[in-house]
Amino acid sequence: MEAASALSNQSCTWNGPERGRRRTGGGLRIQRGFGVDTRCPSIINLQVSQAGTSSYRSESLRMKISCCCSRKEESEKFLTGVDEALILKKKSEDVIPYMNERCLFLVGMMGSGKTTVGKILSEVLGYSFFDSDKLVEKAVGMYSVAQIFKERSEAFFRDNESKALRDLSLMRRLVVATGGGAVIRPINWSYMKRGITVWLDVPLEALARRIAAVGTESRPLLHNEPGDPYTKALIRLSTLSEERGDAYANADARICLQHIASKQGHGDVSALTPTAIAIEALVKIESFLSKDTAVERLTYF
Ligand SMILES: Nc1ncnc2c1ncn2[C@@H]1O[C@H](COP(=O)(O)OP(=O)(O)O)[C@@H](O)[C@H]1O
Ligand SMILES: O=C(O)C1=C[C@@H](OP(=O)(O)O)[C@@H](O)[C@H](O)C1
Repeated sequence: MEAASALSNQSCTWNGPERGRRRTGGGLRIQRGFGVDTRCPSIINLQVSQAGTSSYRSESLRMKISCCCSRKEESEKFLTGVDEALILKKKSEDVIPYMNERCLFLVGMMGSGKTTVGKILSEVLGYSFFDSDKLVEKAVGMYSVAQIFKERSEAFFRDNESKALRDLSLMRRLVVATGGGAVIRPINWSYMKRGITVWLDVPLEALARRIAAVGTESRPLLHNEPGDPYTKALIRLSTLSEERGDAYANADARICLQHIASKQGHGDVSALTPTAIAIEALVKIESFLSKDTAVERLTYF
């Protein structure tokens, strides 16, 4: 099955210091691509300094932000959003040279944010985004995964999911949001390991809250539980998580939202924005790519 045509890349315009030339100072105006509220334009004087050797890890960013926002909380929210967007962009520039155009495969339970975070990563990396569930729906000519489960079978869905992952693994410069059950089959790991695998590890309660907020209709494995949407989701997700055991832990990088939240002083993972999670993903990818084992494995493909 041919994978669907690549989605158009969304990229941001970056007026900062030219890539490849490291120099102190530099001004930039944030483009709309960062989702900045242009009613409140800001000029960020980005003082980029290198501490010690110029290894891409040692750069430190100090930012003075002058902003016309009138209200304190708006300004703080604006600055946080700008900070995150800037840090994401900077981190992507650190990582891209080491990724060697390899695909990113996001794995995790349903509702873990593979699509949401995947789209952010694809945009900042200049990669194309694919949702393997959508490719399967197109390949079999049905409008939803739920319809496939109902009118054909889960096994039929899984077979086509493997074909989609096989096709995607032969391509470059993709971010793929896999279905939550992709980790079940070893053959799928043989495909995904041609790229870099990233596990979004989200507490079950947070998954249940997120899924309850959007409804379980699109997730057939959650359909047959009794009770309210949250309870129904939590019961089923707990069972699935136990059945899948350590399957997700085969990923090259684990993004533990509970750990990030604790590190940032949040009591709950719901305080973490998708951008903050994307930043952490790039940090963990960078760490993985610096290991010899990564170099050995990725050299072959
Ligand atoms: N960091 C986050 N904080 C709060 N809600 C989120 C976050 N990431 C994703 N969501 C929400 O959770 C739901 C599932 O996200 P999605 O990206 O579709 O997950 P997946 O693709 O893993 O099933 C969506 O409604 C999405 O808006
Ligand atoms: O966990 C699973 O087995 C599944 C997760 C779903 O994808 P999302 O993770 O995008 O919900 C979809 O592939 C199908 O309903 C099966």
